[in-house]
Parts: sequence; structure tokens; C-alpha cells
Amino acid sequence: MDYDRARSIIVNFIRSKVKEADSTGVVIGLSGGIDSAVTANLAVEALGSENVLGIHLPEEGVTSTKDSKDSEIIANSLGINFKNIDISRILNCFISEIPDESGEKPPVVGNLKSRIRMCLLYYYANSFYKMVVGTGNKSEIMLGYFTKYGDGGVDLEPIGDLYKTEVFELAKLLSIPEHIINKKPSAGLWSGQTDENELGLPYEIIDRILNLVFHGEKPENLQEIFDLTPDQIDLLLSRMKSNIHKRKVPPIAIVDAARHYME
Ligand SMILES: Nc1ncnc2c1ncn2[C@@H]1O[C@H](COP(=O)(O)OP(=O)(O)OC[C@H]2O[C@@H]([n+]3cccc(C(=O)O)c3)[C@H](O)[C@@H]2O)[C@@H](O)[C@H]1O
Ligand SMILES: Nc1ncnc2c1ncn2[C@@H]1O[C@H](COP(=O)(O)OP(=O)(O)OP(=O)(O)O)[C@@H](O)[C@H]1O
Repeated sequence: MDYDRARSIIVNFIRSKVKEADSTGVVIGLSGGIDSAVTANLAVEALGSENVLGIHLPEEGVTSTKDSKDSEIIANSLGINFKNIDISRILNCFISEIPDESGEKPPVVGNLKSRIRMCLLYYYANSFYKMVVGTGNKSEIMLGYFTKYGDGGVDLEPIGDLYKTEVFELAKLLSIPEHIINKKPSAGLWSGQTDENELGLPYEIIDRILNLVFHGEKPENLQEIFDLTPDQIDLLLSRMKSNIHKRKVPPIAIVDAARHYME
């Protein structure tokens, strides 16, 4: 990939989408991870630091102080406005008001955290006439590895056509601090969570598989090409298949022939 070209396409994309929406800029959730660091960097290049608002939304006991510090480092180095809002009390309030405790399993509560963050980002976006910029990459989007209407609830996805391994390369070009590039990718929804544990394979292999599938390789050939177990391949392929709905607008039951207003 030509990363200078990708950078320029993405910067122009952000600028034109913000202009099209007649918006004053973007709001971004800064987690301390590489995806939000890269996206924030490109947003500043597109719009200028005064038009980008970074918000760190930590949870007590789950978000590491290192991630909180890194969010601040990124915001300061870019010279953007920065807010830090602890989501713990909002989350606890939600949980304590929900009568059915069966929801207190890591993925269910994890998705709630992601949706609380989405609500807060939109609160500020609405307040300041800004758009919410997403940080999803092509690997996450192809696999549906995000929370529907959580971190997937955004107005634009600038790095959505870059595989995670390509985000690493772009991060180097953008001079993102090395210790941020070298962090283990994690959604940070519960302690000890890592993407590669949940997905079952390292991103170097995941991305090679996704790229072959993207270019039409037959699933039955993948096992041989990568010397993997059928279970490892199946986990990825079934994620791709079962999460297709996350990339679509919710289907509407058509009761009238006039569909055009939805397009
Ligand atoms: N065919 C279909 N058509 C329409 N809707 C369908 C559906 N199949 C399921 N659904 C619905 O989809 C919903 C389940 O999806 P969702 O709520 O997203 O939940 P789910 O996909 O189960 O979980 C989200 C996953 O993304 C990971 N994640 C989350 C956030 C950030 C990151 C990160 O890397 O930063 C990763 C998280 O660790 C977890 O593994 C349910 O409401 C279900 O009913
Ligand atoms: N503590 C947080 N504060 C603010 N935003 C967050 C927080 N945690 C997650 N987010 C938002 O959700 C997005 C998805 O998280 P994800 O883990 O995919 O990205 P990342 O943390 O930037 O990079 P990595 O996947 O390498 O850890 C983040 O980029 C960020 O916009």
C-alpha cells in the first residue's frame, strides 16, 4: 500500500464529509490506543486542531492509568481540546436500575459501556455542531468486531478501509509514539481483554485471511494455505457471516411501494 496516498485520501475524506454536513468539526473518543490516535491525527490534519474535540472516557478499575495518560499525550501533542469523563458512575447507575441481573456478563456489560461512550460522544457532538468520527478499521468492520450502536455508532469511518496491520504502518508514518503502536490491541471493555484472544489469531494472520476472502479465495482453501485448524478458520468466517447485519441499516418492512425516500 502507498501510505502517503492513503493518508491524503483519508484527510480529504474527513474534510469533505465535515463540509458536506455543514458541521464545525469532529468529536473523537480517545482511548489511548492506536486506532483513535491515528484517526485523531488525520482529523487534525484535515480540519485543524481547533476543530477536533478528543474525549477520554475511562472506567475505574478497568481503564489503565497508562491508557489515560496516553490519551492526554495524544491530545496535547495534537493541541486539540480534551475532556476526561469517568463513565463508572453512569454505568453503575444503569446497572443498579436494571432489575434483571442476567445482563451482568462481560460481553453484555461491555457492550453497554461502549454504548454509554457513544451517547456521551453524541452529547458533545450535538452541543458543538460536530460529527462523531469513528475509529473502526477494515479488520474490525469485516469481522463485525465492534459493538452495534456502540463504537460502531458514528458518522464517518475514516480508517475503515485499512486493515489493522495497515493502521500500524500508517501510525509509523504519522509518528505516533512507539509505545502506543506497540500496545496489545484491546477493546478495553473488561480487564485483561485483548482482540487477539477474543478473535483467536494474531492480526498478521487475520488480515492475510481477510484479504484473501475479500479477493474471492474459497474458504476451503484457507486451512491449507495457513496451516490452521478448521476451528480457527471457522471462528473468523462465522464472525464475518453472522455480523453482516452490523454493516447495514436496519431492514424496514415495506408496506408501500415508495421506497425512494429511504435511499
Ligand atoms: N442477523 C441479524 N440481523 C439483525 N440483528 C442481529 C442479527 N444477528 C444478531 N443481531 C443483533 O445484534 C446484536 C449483537 O451485536 P452487539 O450488540 O454488537 O454484540 P456482540 O457482537 O455480541 O458483541 C460485540 C463484540 O465486539 C467486541 N468489541 C466491542 C466494542 C469494541 C471493540 C473494539 O475492538 O474496540 C470490540 C466485543 O468484545 C464483542 O466481542 C444483538 O442485538 C442481536 O440481536
Ligand atoms: N476509554 C475510552 N475513552 C474514550 N474512547 C474510547 C475508550 N475506549 C474505547 N473508546 C472508543 O472506542 C474505539 C474502539 O476501541 P478500539 O480498542 O478498537 O480502538 P483503540 O483503543 O484506539 O485501538 P486498539 O484496538 O489498538 O486498542 C476507540 O478508538 C475509541 O474511539
